[in-house]
Amino acid sequence: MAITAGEAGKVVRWRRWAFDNLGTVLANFGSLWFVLAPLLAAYAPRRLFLTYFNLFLRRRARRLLAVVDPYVTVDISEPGTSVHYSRFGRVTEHDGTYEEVKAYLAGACSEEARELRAEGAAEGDSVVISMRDGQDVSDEFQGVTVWWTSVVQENSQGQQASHTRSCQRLTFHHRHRRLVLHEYLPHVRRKGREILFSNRRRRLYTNNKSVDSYRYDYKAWSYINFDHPTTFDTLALDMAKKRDIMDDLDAFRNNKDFYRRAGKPWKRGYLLYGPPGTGKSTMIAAMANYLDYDIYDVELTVVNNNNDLRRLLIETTSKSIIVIEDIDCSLDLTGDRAARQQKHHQDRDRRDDKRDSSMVTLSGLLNFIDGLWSACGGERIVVFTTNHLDKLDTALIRRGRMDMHIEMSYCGLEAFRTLAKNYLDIDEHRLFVSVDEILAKDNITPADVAECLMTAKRAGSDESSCLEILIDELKQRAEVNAKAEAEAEAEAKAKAEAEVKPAIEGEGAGAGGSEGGRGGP
Ligand SMILES: Nc1ncnc2c1ncn2[C@@H]1O[C@H](COP(=O)(O)OP(=O)(O)OP(=O)(O)O)[C@@H](O)[C@H]1O
Ligand SMILES: [Mg+2]
Repeated sequence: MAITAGEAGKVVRWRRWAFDNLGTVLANFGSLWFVLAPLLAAYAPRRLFLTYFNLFLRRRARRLLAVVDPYVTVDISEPGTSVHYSRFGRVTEHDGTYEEVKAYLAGACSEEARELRAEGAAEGDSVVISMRDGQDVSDEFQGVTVWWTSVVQENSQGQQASHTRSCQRLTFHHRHRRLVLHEYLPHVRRKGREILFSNRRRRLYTNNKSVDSYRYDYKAWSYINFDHPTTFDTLALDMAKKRDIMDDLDAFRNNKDFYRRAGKPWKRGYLLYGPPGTGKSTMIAAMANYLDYDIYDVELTVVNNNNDLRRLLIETTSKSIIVIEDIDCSLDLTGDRAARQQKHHQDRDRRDDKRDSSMVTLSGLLNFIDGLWSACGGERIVVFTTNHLDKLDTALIRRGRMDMHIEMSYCGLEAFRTLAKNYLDIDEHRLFVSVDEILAKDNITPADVAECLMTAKRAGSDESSCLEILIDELKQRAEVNAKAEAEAEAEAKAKAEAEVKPAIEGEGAGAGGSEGGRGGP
């Protein structure tokens, strides 16, 4: 009798179900197994029989083991030698979990373990304490005790000492499997990351020339250790403004979840504008010190094109401040774009080499700030500085791109008090009134005041003499500044007139020329 496709399907399904569940069935009817086993051995295919027999034994063994030894272990191994070569050089890949766990345990083990190992930290002069192999420490999390052991694993590649890897082994009761895997381990990583972050030396990065990017050892960024002494305490600025900025930075730093909920990339833009010497660069250093972030100082003139700019962005780390200083000078991003285009052609021959080599455009820069790529990594601050706010394209600085516009202005009494404290260690003095009069009358920058204070400090013997010298210096500085301002104004006026004159003459000559043309042969 022929079997229909439907019947064949049923048989196949039934057989598959039977084979799939054979182990369970046998496990549940343990004693039956001994009756069925010889039959199965005789009739079932040999491989299938062995597989299910194996499974059965393993299940039994596991159950037995769980009664005898209810502990589970998780190994977190030292990063391997997974190395690949990219155009940016030799890159060793690892996810950092081992370092995070080691950093976390450094706190616990230095108190409990008796045999420790000290290694120099990757950065700085400190040492990293870890457990010697075979040492145990315990840790408590939500009332549950877990144990960590430092062990050495043999690599599968060989038996030699060079093929061993250290590993941190976590042991816990299988009852707490969920808690440990889903809460405790993420907690260990988070804490470890915080410890690593606070132990590291902060860095000041600057981008390398894009034209060298063909070199095999090319790195997009070079860095030095960042060790600027400025803080918000020493920054000369109105107290209210300072508080505002610090609150804003705190809100940014502490609101990761809010940014995620609101669907906003975790980044913030600050535009610092004001005359030279009003403390824009100093403010950036204070921000970095306040947040404990690295600084990436982007020199746009050595970036070839928008693509290279994007690459720079990708290679920045989170918890960093990306700075573009004097944005109006770095690129021709100012004023009316059509006029700029025309000017670009006219000035092509006159432009200097630096500017010539950069093809970064306004749209490239806008994408850099808040394009899709800008969201990668998160927790980043972008700061632009400029002396001429009016010269910047409005698209570049609109709210949302540059979230906070901060004006850095000339020195007032409140800012002066900070500087007097910094340089002379004076909080209050009767001569502050005279200083205030000068500052109110003339445009004197904090940089000017700081320089005068240095002179006064060198020449004066006590507070009063220092302040008297300072007042003289400030008066002279005010005169020099006023003269320079008047000269600059006259020069600008003369330049404007010189530009207007040929244009009028050109129009006249053009009109005459066309008339002449009409009258010509
Ligand atoms: N607000 C300030 N508080 C403390 N020091 C200041 C302040 N402004 C300027 N200074 C002093 O003046 C020096 C120059 O200041 P800074 O480089 O920050 O000015 P800037 O606004 O960035 O100038 P530029 O526009 O030319 O780049 C600093 O090294 C610092 O000593
Ligand atoms: Mg500056």
